[in-house]
Amino acid sequence: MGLLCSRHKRGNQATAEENARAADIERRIEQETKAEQHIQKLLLLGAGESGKSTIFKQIKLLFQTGFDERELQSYTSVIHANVYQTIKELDLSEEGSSKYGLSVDNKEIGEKLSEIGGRLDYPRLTAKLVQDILKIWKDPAIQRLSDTNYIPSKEDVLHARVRTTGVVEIQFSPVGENKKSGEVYRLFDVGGQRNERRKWIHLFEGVRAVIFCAAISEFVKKKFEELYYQNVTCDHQDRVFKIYRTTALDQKLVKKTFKLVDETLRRRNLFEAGLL
Ligand SMILES: Nc1nc2c(ncn2[C@@H]2O[C@H](COP(=O)(O)OP(=O)(O)OP(=O)(O)O)[C@@H](O)[C@H]2O)c(=O)[nH]1
Ligand SMILES: [Mg+2]
Repeated sequence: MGLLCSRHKRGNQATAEENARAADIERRIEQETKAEQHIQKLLLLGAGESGKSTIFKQIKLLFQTGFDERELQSYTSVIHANVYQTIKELDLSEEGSSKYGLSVDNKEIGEKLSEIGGRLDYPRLTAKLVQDILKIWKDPAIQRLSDTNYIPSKEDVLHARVRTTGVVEIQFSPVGENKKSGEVYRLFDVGGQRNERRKWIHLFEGVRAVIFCAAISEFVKKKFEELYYQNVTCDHQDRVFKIYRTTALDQKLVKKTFKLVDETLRRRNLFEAGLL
C-alpha cells in the first residue's frame, strides 16, 4: 500500500524514499521469517470428538491467557445447545458427578426419555411422562444451567462441545513450576471430519510434531507403532514417534503430558544441532 501511494511523488527523493521503504519491508519479512524458524509447529489430529479442541482449550488455560468473562459467557449458548443434543450423554457421564451427570435416581428416567427422543414416532405425552420430564428438569445438573445468572465455569467450557471447522491456532511458551521452557510453540487445532481434511493437509509437512488424539488400547498402540515404523520414509526419519496417555479433561495430566512433549522436542533439537 505504502509503495503505491508514493507513486505520485516526483524526483529522486521519492525514489530514495521508496527504496528505503522497500528495504524496510524486506528487512521486516526477513526478521519475521527468522522468528518463525524458532516457532515449533504442532498439529493436533484425530477423529471428530476425540478431544483435540479440549487439549487446545487446556493449553490456552495452562500456558496462555485463559478465558476472559466474555469468552466464558459466549459458551452459554453452546452449553445450552449441548443439553438438547446430549441429554442422552448426561445420564451416561461419569459416576457421582452431579454437575455433569444426572443424579443416580434420575439416570433411569434420563435413559428412558433419551430413548423416546431417539424414536421416529413419539408416544403420546402421558401424565407419567410429564412427571418424569419434570423430575429431570429439577435435577441439579439441569437447574444449574438454566439459572438466569449462569456463567459457564472453566470446567464447563472444557466439557462444552463444538465441532471445529477450519484451522484454529494458538502460540505459547510452556511454563513449568517456576520457569518458561524457552521454546515457542504454535499449536493448530483442526476439524476431525473427513471433509475438513483439505483445510489442514498443507500444514502436515511443515509441523514439528503431530499430536494424535485417540482413545487407544495396548493392542492399537502396538499396531500403530508397527505401521509407523513400516511406513516412515527417509524424509521423516527425524520425526519422533512417542505415545503419551492423557485425559483431555484432566488439566494436571495435560500439563504433565505437555511437559514431556516439550522435553522430548527440546532434547531432539539439541541432538539435531549436534549439542547432545
Ligand atoms: N469423558 C471424557 N470426555 C472427554 C475427554 N476429552 C474430551 N472429552 C469430551 O468429549 C468432547 C470432545 O470434543 P472436542 O474436544 O471438541 O473434540 P474434537 O476432537 O475437537 O472434535 P472435532 O472438532 O469435531 O474434530 C467434549 O465434550 C469433551 O468435553 C475425556 O478424556 N473424557
Ligand atoms: Mg475440535
